[in-house]
Amino acid sequence: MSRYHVLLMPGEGIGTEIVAEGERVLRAIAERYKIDVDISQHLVGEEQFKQSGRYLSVETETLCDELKTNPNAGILFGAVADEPIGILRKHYDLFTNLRPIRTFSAAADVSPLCSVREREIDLYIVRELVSGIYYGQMRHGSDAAGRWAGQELYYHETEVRRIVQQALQVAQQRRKRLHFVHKGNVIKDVFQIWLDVLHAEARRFPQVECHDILVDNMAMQMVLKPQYFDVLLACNTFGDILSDLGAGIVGSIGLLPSASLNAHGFGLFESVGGTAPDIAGQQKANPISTILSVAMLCRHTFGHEMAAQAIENAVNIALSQCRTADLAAEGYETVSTAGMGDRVLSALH
Ligand SMILES: NC(=O)c1ccc[n+]([C@@H]2O[C@H](COP(=O)([O-])OP(=O)(O)OC[C@H]3O[C@@H](n4cnc5c(N)ncnc54)[C@H](O)[C@@H]3O)[C@@H](O)[C@H]2O)c1
Ligand SMILES: CC(C)[C@H](C(=O)O)[C@@H](O)C(=O)O
Ligand SMILES: [Mg+2]
Repeated sequence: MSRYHVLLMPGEGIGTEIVAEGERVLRAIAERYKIDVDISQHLVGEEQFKQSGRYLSVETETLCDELKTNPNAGILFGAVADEPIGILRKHYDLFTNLRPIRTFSAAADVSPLCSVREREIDLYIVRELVSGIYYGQMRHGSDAAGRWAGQELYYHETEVRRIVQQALQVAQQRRKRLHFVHKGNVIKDVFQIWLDVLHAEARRFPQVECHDILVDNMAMQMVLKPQYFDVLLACNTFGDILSDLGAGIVGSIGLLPSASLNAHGFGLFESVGGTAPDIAGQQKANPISTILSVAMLCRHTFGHEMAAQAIENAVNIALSQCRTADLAAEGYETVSTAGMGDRVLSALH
């Protein structure tokens, strides 16, 4: 039997609150399905930085370095301010960022879009996560008229090919409709590489219907007819922005999980949202994004589809009974972060 490793990195802000609920679900599911998992806690972010001048301790970094080629290992992450998460993603080359965006049958009412209440949304963003503008070369200076600054958008064909292949594989396993989101009408050279690679790679996936769409139009279409879309392939920046748009159309970023994987299958699983300073420390955060990230961890790290689905079903049951503050609605009890964790756990049993 395989031994699995999960490193808990709650971070800061609501990270600690939502990871606490994720951990409870993780332990319960491991016990129920007899999954042999070693779970360890790690400080990351400001707190760790204050203590040691580093975002990760030497011990944590050594452990991650040992596990980074191990497909049976993963990080359950909370949230931090921008700097450390970008460093972690790059350091472990977590280039594939998977972001499912879906409504739950028991909670279709939480979407602000009326049409959604009749048919569920089931979108899947495949986002390139370790290149593009966010990692582009920075320059700045000043002249007589004022300051100037620039940050480069750069993609190498090899970086494009590996994420395109991932997206085609995801589409092949889903409803076989892929939209590549770009801005090739003005950022011509960079997106021509993406388009050329996509067309070449798509030949190996004849069942996948491939389209390309400009990002500004995509933003509008996602609101007008979200149910039409299946897999969206995007560069780092567009994937980031469309994820939050997706959160808006399904009702809350507190519902969105993610998985970021490297070529070996080592992964980091986290809520799409951040530290949420406006609600941190108040037990108001929705832990479902982290609980569903645990489901993704079960699927990708444990290879245990049944465990993943058991968590997703439990979330659906919990949402039919109660809501956290972000989704508060008449007819549903409003519960705290831990209260939602309790409901998911009791639905699991
Ligand atoms: N992966 C990460 O660690 C990550 C991701 C996104 C943002 N951030 C960082 O978080 C900080 C705050 O960023 P922001 O305010 O733009 O984005 P945010 O996602 O933290 O918050 C945006 C809004 O969504 C709400 N929200 C977020 N998660 C929620 C949850 N689980 N339940 C209920 N409501 C939730 C917040 O209350 C807020 O109103 C920044 O420093 C940013 O860089 C970190
Ligand atoms: C915190 C920030 C760097 C991060 C990103 O832009 O990738 C976040 O917004 C996300 O979506 O994971
Ligand atoms: Mg983001």
